Amino acid sequence: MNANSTNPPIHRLFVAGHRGMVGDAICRNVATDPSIELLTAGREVVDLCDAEAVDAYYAENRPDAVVVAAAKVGGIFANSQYPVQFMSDNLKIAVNCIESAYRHGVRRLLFLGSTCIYPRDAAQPLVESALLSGPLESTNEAYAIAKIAGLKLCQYYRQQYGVMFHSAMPTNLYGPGDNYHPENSHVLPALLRRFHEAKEEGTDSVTIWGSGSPRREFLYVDDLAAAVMHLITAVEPPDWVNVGTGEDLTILELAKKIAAVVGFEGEIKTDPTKPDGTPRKVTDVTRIHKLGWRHQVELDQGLRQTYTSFLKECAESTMRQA
Ligand SMILES: NC(=O)C1=CN([C@@H]2O[C@H](COP(=O)(O)OP(=O)(O)OC[C@H]3O[C@@H](n4cnc5c(N)ncnc54)[C@H](OP(=O)(O)O)[C@@H]3O)[C@@H](O)[C@H]2O)C=CC1
Ligand SMILES: C[C@H]1O[C@H](OP(=O)(O)OP(=O)(O)OC[C@H]2O[C@@H](n3cnc4c(=O)[nH]c(N)nc43)[C@H](O)[C@@H]2O)[C@@H](O)[C@@H](O)C1=O
Repeated sequence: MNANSTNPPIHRLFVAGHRGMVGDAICRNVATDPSIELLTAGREVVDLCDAEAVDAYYAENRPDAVVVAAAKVGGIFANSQYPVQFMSDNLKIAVNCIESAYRHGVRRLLFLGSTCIYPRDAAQPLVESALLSGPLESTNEAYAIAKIAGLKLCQYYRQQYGVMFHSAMPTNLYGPGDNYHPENSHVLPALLRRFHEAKEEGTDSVTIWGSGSPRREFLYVDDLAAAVMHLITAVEPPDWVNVGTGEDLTILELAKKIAAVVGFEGEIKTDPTKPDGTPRKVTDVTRIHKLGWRHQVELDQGLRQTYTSFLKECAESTMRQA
């Protein structure tokens, strides 16, 4: 993993947000490299919204690298309902994690944003240079502004102080350890659970939100974890880079795939009273491909793996629904 011979290797990596879907996948990836000592701390140890607590954690634990995979995260409904928390928590987490990293001599920091930073009507596929070229999608504007602030703060630290702080912009993610809350979650875990429960209960139909026509791209979370470790060990990474598959499909097509994986054979209905959000989000992955990373898990395979994990999480009562 630390294959980059011109870059000093990472010794002590702090993964902020290690109990989340992404943080956990990064920990799985890092566990395969015995040369890296993994540092983790749940919210009960350090509330990342608390500047003093974050500073004290860095002072005591002395990471030389940090991945900021902690955030207030949710789907279209949660983002629209709680814009205050989505902006305020995410601004604090970004500023605290980045500023303390600089104060305590962290050598490498990777901040995770999201493709919702790009303007709602940006040309597709989304290129990195589309940032700040137009208005944002209203359903996740608060979250997007906080993420833009985080990526810009990394860019400014790098520019002003010469530290290697940079960002990745993942597309919509899915995989083991996702949040399966019926309302607050993202579309993929929400539908996996809804189709599963409909099949278990023998229900005739399942309703999906919106028109079913928005297009989205989905990346398996272990592929993102590999990209994170690739970027954080790269010699001259870009200030921010898209991480995705470059392939999208409609929400109705996604729903049909999930129904097939789960074995639900009833009718799929749409609910136009619910918001569609951004009409299309698919990343241009030219830049990350040039850096030497490509996704490995195709959607059909990833869906099967995720459903297997979901069944295990249900059986072991570890299913997250916050
Ligand atoms: N999921 C997706 O589709 C996408 C995610 N991303 C980005 O990837 C990153 C990880 O997302 P994901 O893993 O899905 O999210 P999760 O909600 O699964 O995990 C987020 C983690 O952050 C922790 N956290 C949140 N607030 C605090 C806090 N104040 N103090 C300490 N810990 C905190 C949570 O802890 P706790 O369990 O205690 O709440 C949780 O473990 C985020 O930056 C997100 O913006 C980007 C694009 C798409
Ligand atoms: C990762 C990304 O995630 C969010 O953006 P989003 O892509 O719009 O999020 P979503 O996954 O919630 O919805 C995708 C589409 O799917 C439709 N949809 C159908 N049925 C359900 C459903 O049952 N639940 C949900 N959540 N959506 C549904 C839904 O109406 C929409 O058209 C942002 O929070 C943003 O901040 C962000 O970064």
